[in-house]
Amino acid sequence: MLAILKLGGSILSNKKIPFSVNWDNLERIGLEVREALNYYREKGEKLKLIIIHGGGSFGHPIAKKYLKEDKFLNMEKGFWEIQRAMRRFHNIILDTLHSYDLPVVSIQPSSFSFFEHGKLMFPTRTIEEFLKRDFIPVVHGDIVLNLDGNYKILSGDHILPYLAKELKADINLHASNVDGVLDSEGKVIEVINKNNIDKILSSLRDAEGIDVTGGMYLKVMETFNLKVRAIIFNGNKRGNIYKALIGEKVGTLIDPQ
Ligand SMILES: Nc1ncnc2c1ncn2[C@@H]1O[C@H](COP(=O)(O)OP(=O)(O)OP(=O)(O)O)[C@@H](O)[C@H]1O
Ligand SMILES: C=C(C)CCOP(=O)(O)O
Repeated sequence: MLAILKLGGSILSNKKIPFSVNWDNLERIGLEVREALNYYREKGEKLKLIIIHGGGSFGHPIAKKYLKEDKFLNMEKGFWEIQRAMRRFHNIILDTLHSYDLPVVSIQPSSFSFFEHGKLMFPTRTIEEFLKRDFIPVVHGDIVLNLDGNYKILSGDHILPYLAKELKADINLHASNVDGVLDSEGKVIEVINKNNIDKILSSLRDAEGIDVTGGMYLKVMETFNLKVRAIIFNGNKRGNIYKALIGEKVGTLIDPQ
């Protein structure tokens, strides 16, 4: 069983306060991930897990500093400053997950991944080998080279569906700070499929706080376009990360098939 869990920056931080960390959520998430691994172990199964996290209150404000009308400027300083902001956030997350005995290892996309002709180039062999050795690779949203010129933010919302498709993951989870994708009355939409996707796209608003990557729209569209089945759920709610990892449906199912 392979699960890919994206921890949205909106549950790991307050995106309205630069460099803030939601320590309570981070600690609880460590506990729930450990409990989910134990659940499979007690059933005699093994959960292979990849964790992805977003930029939250670290990456987005720094990226925004260097982004002018969709182009990154002054990147001889900016590339490292964005890398450094993400590395700070990433180290906080990995150190906390290790304190719950989770064998997490760091995967930093800005050093090997890039976009070319609009396509993400992201070799997965290292991640596959870490999974074979029962490590938990943690990949974070990052600044990457765009070989067509300039630079691009590689969002965790690009990474999740990409890895899910490449590695044929069984469970794909977007833990965000809402109960699911909400309709115009604020109700959770149970399933997004080819029958209602167009209507729903019009209801997708911007993210709260500082966000340079397109919030819920990118989450839904990238997953749908890559034909990846995934759940968007509220990672702020105690128990939901555990429930989602053991296969319970806790939010909106994106079902592109
Ligand atoms: N129709 C919608 N239903 C639910 N949330 C929506 C909708 N439209 C916009 N949003 C916004 O999208 C936000 C979640 O997207 P966001 O990108 O902030 O999540 P995240 O993955 O936690 O963050 P990050 O991308 O930094 O990791 C919600 O907090 C909400 O404000
Ligand atoms: C802003 C940066 C560097 C990463 C953004 O990743 P996301 O929060 O998953 O969209």
